Amino acid sequence: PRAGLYEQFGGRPGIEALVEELLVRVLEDERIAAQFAEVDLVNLNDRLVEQICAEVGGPCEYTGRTMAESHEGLAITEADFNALVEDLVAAMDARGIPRRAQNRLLARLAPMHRDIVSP
Ligand code: HEM
Repeated sequence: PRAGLYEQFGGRPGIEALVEELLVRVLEDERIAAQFAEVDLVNLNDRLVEQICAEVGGPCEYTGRTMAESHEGLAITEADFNALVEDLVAAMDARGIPRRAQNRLLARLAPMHRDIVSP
């Protein structure tokens, strides 16, 4: 990613605040909340921070499972995926992240779609 993207996300503290905003929205989103009922949210929070930090070019290493491994058997639909992306955009808006920076992150997450949504 282009230099400066990590900074536009507010660095590590900005990304931590973003993931918190995202998880609050996901857990209140009746379309997908139930799918997170039995999830270790501390782990999910920490892995998402690492992942987003790495994807925006920050000095972080993603230590979680692959997207295919972690979403296998969860029967995630296209609609579920779109709902989560919508929640992410709302969280980025709430954090005041510029639209162009948002789109750069979304472009990096988009190819993960094939490993997350069930065939
Ligand atoms: C771009 C979209 C997505 C990204 C980047 C993403 C990222 C992640 C990450 C980093 C983890 C943690 C992996 C680990 O623990 O090692 C995870 C787990 C999980 N994700 Fe996603 N995810 C996405 C979409 C979705 C969607 C659409 C759903 C369902 C509505 C979903 C449901 C889950 C669940 C339930 C877990 C926990 C699985 C477990 O602990 O067994 N994810 N995801």
